[in-house]
Amino acid sequence: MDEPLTDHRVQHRPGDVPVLIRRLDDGLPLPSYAHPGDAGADLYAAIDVELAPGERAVVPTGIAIALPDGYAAFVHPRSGLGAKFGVTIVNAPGTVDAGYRGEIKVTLLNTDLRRPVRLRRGDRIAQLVVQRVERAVFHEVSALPGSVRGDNGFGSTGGLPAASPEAGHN
Ligand SMILES: O=c1ccn([C@H]2C[C@H](O)[C@@H](COP(=O)(O)OP(=O)(O)OP(=O)(O)O)O2)c(=O)[nH]1
Ligand SMILES: [Mg+2]
Repeated sequence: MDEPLTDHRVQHRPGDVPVLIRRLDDGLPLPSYAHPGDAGADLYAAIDVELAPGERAVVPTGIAIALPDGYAAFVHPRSGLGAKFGVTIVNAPGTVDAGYRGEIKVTLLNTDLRRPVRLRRGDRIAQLVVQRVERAVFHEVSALPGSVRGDNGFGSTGGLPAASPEAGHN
């Protein structure tokens, strides 16, 4: 008998997107929204992991999902881990395609160059944001329509802090 897939902490609303989920690890909670209205459902580490300063690791979450067509899920960092320990996600936000049936994994990076960080199995290490995504049809042209921005970018509007000479920025 399958276990109920309902997250009892948050009331479901009309329009909620049904996402099929399979546990690959019975000892972990399913992803859950901490508050009503939260965009991200927290993902749990399936293993203990210690990240040396500057080190990264691919951390399994113990779940696999099937998203409806036209949706994707994005693996975002948690701000608390970032602010407190300097832990982020290398490829943030990670993209989980609707057709992906493998385990969701999180490529954590310890950006702190002095302190190691130890994360435990069961810690919430990232958050999953499920979104509708459009599919583009690419029409090749020889010239693009004009725009006010044109090809300006990469700080063209100014307001960037001055680079410190020691850091070796251009
Ligand atoms: O943070 C992430 C990012 C991706 N994935 C899984 C789901 C996604 O559908 C698949 C492929 O991701 P992506 O397309 O970003 O990686 P790739 O390097 O382009 O691999 P591929 O050649 O398999 O597409 O890996 C994760 O579990 N976590
Ligand atoms: Mg890819």
